[in-house]
Amino acid sequence: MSSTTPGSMTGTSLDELLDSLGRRDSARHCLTLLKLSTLNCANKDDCKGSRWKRVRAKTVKQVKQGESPYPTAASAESTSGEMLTNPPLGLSFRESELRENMEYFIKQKLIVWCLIQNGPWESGEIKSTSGDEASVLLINGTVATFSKLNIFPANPDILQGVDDLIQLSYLNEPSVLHNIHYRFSHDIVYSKAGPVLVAVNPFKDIQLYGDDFVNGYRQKLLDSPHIYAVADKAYNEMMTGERNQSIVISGESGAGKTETAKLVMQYLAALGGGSNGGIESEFLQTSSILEAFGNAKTTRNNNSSRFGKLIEIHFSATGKICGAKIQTFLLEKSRVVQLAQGERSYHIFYQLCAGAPSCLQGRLRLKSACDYTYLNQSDCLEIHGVDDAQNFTSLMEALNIVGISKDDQGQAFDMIAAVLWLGNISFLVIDNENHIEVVANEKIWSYFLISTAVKNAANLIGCGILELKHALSTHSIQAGKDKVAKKLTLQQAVGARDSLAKLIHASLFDWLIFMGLNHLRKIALNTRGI
Ligand SMILES: Nc1ncnc2c1ncn2[C@@H]1O[C@H](COP(=O)(O)OP(=O)(O)OP(=O)(O)O)[C@@H](O)[C@H]1O
Repeated sequence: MSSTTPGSMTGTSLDELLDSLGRRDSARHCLTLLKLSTLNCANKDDCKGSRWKRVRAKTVKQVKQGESPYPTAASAESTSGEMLTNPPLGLSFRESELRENMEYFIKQKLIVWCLIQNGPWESGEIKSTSGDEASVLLINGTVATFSKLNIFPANPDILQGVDDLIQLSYLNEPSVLHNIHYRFSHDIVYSKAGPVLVAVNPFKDIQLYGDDFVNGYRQKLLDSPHIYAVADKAYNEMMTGERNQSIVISGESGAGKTETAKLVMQYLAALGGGSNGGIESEFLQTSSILEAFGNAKTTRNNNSSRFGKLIEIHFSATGKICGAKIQTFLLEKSRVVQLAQGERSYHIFYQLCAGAPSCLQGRLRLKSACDYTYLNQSDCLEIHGVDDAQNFTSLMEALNIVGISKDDQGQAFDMIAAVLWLGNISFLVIDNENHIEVVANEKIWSYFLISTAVKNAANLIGCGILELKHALSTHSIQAGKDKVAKKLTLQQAVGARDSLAKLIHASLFDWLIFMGLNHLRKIALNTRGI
């Protein structure tokens, strides 16, 4: 996962990250060693506690000119004095040096990384070479033979766990992974890659957040890589440079994007809150409402956002939050009607079934989640450690805080229950052309006859029972001046029912964003934003 401010690079994969760092790296190889250090320190952040400079100095002192595997001014120039700019095809400049200097690595007992087939990277020492292969004594004591193409130089110990990946002498895949892993094993989940912040999901509570940390980054008492530092930089550049800023958060499902976005918002709310009667709190509540209606349990993430979002926070000239906007994209509508094994539909369905007060339950004729076809198809009704009833209470509080009236809340719950009842509507095939009619009564358990799903759905949607049955079992064709109703086949009817359910949920989701942000949509002219 990576976050960045404008003009910086972002990447969703390690490859992209390495590519971008590699490009910076090869550009830097055109410079002398002195310039390289200077370049690294051109940025104030990079100069702090510059272990890099010390390592460089040490390396140069210990190694004779011409022998060093590390790039030096001399090695960066060809014999004719021209700068070497292009590494051999497929290899970065530094990796090519290893191939050419294997003897040096053997003599100096330098550590290398080896790619184990179908396994992890292992470190070891090269013992001998023969043709395109090298024999390596691995850290576990075994000796194995590797193609030279699968051996990469490791960084000296002194660079272990550096804050910023660009401080590494060797920017190859195992070195970057090792550095991030080393930090992660010490509960340091954030690293920098130039202007990009790399975060590794800790999947546990780490003591890195809260007021003390917010104040620490705000007052510049802390400067280690952190999502608060990214938010702080964006805020300061917005205020001093009077330019809008962007923070892009990307990563695979479960990487921690949603949590990171919340941390950014908390930090910005702390910086820009205070004078608008809690506008920042309303904003944070709006995102928790979106989670209830747009997040679900998947096999990868118990709280996976099933939509993309663009959040804008607007600040006044004095740096106070004065408005906000959320745009959402591509809500996964199919999840409302179809679930993969072990996954859940949107949290709100389970929360409503578990937590609705009895008067609401009665009005919606609610049953348990296990009684609804849309929810019980995946054998997953609960999330370990999550209390749906408690979350429903929190949702009601959030709806009150953002100012959605009780009437509107009631209508939203009507629609959620209508979707559930729609899913329980079944069809009966009535002829050999597979045409259907809507089943009037369904049985739950073998003996218990319940009021019909179609009746409940129609009541909640606000239409007549016959109207709904007609809509789900026929479609109209214009024949000249006349409209003819044609019966649907089973597949068409199921499609019509599911489309209606998906449409209701998606429309409700959009409506909630609109309503929730009503108070926050006060974006005046001359504001700036992140
Ligand atoms: N900084 C963090 N500290 C502790 N736990 C975290 C942190 N970030 C993420 N997590 C844990 O990882 C889970 C998944 O994170 P999150 O929902 O933010 O992922 P995501 O990238 O938004 O996933 P998706 O794309 O599926 O929505 C969270 O529910 C939380 O348990």
